[in-house]
Amino acid sequence: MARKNVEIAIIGAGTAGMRAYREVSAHTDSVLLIEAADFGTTCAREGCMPSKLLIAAAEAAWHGRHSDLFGVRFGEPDIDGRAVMKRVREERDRFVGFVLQAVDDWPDEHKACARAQFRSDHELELSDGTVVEAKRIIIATGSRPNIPPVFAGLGDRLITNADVFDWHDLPRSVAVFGAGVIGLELGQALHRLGVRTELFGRDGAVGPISDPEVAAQARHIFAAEFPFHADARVERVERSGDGVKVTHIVQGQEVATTFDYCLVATGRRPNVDNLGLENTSLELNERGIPLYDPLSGRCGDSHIFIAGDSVPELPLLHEAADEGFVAGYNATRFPEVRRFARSTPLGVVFSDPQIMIVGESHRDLVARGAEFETGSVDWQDQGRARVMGVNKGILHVYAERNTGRFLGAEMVGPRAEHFAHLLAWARQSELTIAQMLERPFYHPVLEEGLRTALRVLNYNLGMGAKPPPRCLDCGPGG
Ligand SMILES: Cc1cc2nc3c(=O)[nH]c(=O)nc-3n(C[C@H](O)[C@H](O)[C@H](O)COP(=O)(O)OP(=O)(O)OC[C@H]3O[C@@H](n4cnc5c(N)ncnc54)[C@H](O)[C@@H]3O)c2cc1C
Ligand SMILES: NC(=O)c1ccc[n+]([C@@H]2O[C@H](COP(=O)([O-])OP(=O)(O)OC[C@H]3O[C@@H](n4cnc5c(N)ncnc54)[C@H](O)[C@@H]3O)[C@@H](O)[C@H]2O)c1
Repeated sequence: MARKNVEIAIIGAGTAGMRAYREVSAHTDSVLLIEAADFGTTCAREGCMPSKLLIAAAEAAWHGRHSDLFGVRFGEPDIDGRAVMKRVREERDRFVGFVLQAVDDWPDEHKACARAQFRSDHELELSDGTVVEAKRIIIATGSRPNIPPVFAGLGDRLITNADVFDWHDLPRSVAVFGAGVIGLELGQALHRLGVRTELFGRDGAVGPISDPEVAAQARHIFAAEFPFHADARVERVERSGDGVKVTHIVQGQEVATTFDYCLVATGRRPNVDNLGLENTSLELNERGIPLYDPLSGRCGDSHIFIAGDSVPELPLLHEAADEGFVAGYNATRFPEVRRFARSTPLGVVFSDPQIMIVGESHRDLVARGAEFETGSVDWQDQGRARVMGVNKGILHVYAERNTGRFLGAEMVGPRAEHFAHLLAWARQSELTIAQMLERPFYHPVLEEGLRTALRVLNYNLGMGAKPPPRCLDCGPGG
């Protein structure tokens, strides 16, 4: 049996593992990065990037179809599914290629292509039989789709995000399960690309939205565009010939519909099972995840660190990269362990309209019994949003009573990705609503809608004047 001794072993070469490797390899040559599958990362291969490529094609089709509003008519778009998927695959491969170039540049002795499992606190057994002894270990094993048992029996008609981006053509029809981030992004994109798509959600959830009013608007908007059942009562999902039959209850009646595929997007589970954690002295929670400090990545008081989607709190790319850095920093300098403040939580869903959530969510604020006020703007009448024909949705901003400190926001509406950043930076700078209102606002821009919501909020806090209706000194539509 081959044995290898290293100072630091990193399990998983995704975004978190690669970031950790960058930090560790700047300080020591005694490092091993172990990857069970193909190098290239989830983000580039089957996550962030290919999903946005599919969405970009869907947006092109949508704009072609909806330009009537401006008196410009293109007619029904001719969607060439093979060409759509060719671009998705080729651009995806280009992004993956950049990652592979970086991996190629690393010394061979720093890499292992094998699955790792803990044998003890300091020993890993690799699937090629090698035993790796490491002084410190970083777990960066990511996550995988969680497939509820109800979908067992669908065989090759059950697909996940991992399958979609390898398609060579668009299918005729897809039933999407889960109205979370993946279900919304991919479901709406497929619909816009002419695939007969029906989305089956649960409990009225829409992406990460927790504010009841914002969620209600989002449900309304998506249900007006395509068959979107946010609270589906699904009776059966079964294989039917070469397809999938979904039976659900609509107004007391059973409705059965057949689709080519069933895309399951019902959440993801961290890859910490099958990791042999039971062979370590780490304390695990009820989900089998090691107890750890989110500010240092350290598991208990051990020499083992964890980063990225292998912990489920903030399964987002920029968080995985930050956590990878922290784990790498601390594994390198151990036993000195530093705690790093987290950046403001920030999430964006690339649906249309987009969804964003920043800082403390409505659910967080209610759960901790926060004393807060809400300011709101409906995008329906916002000047620039109307100009561009994207006047759908609502923004809620929250601030602390008595201090006026900005706490968080939730939104479904136009270009939410940009509001998410503006507001996350405001929150991280600990601005009050009054201070935010002192900042300049150009005219005519969507940000004037944010100003309206902030003015309403400042008034609700008792810290500002009542905003004038249709404020004329703001410019028309401001
Ligand atoms: C469809 C989709 C779209 C997304 N879109 C966005 C987006 O727009 N914006 C955003 O911020 N985030 C997005 N995400 C989330 C983002 O992709 C993840 O947060 C990020 O990729 C996590 O990185 P990671 O390093 O933790 O995991 P990964 O990149 O998954 O890396 C983990 C690696 O560990 C390996 N591994 C697992 N077990 C073992 C083992 N036992 N031994 C050795 N290796 C092992 C795996 O093979 C994998 O390569 C999306 C995710 C999906 C699925
Ligand atoms: N734009 C982005 O940043 C982006 C995009 C895609 C994915 N991601 C990341 O990937 C993670 C996983 O995404 P996801 O969409 O799989 O998970 P999610 O947690 O966002 O949503 C899963 C949804 O499935 C529902 N659900 C569960 N079981 C169900 C069932 N049997 N039938 C119908 N619905 C069911 C849940 O109620 C929930 O609404 C996200 O949390 C996010 O962090 C981010």
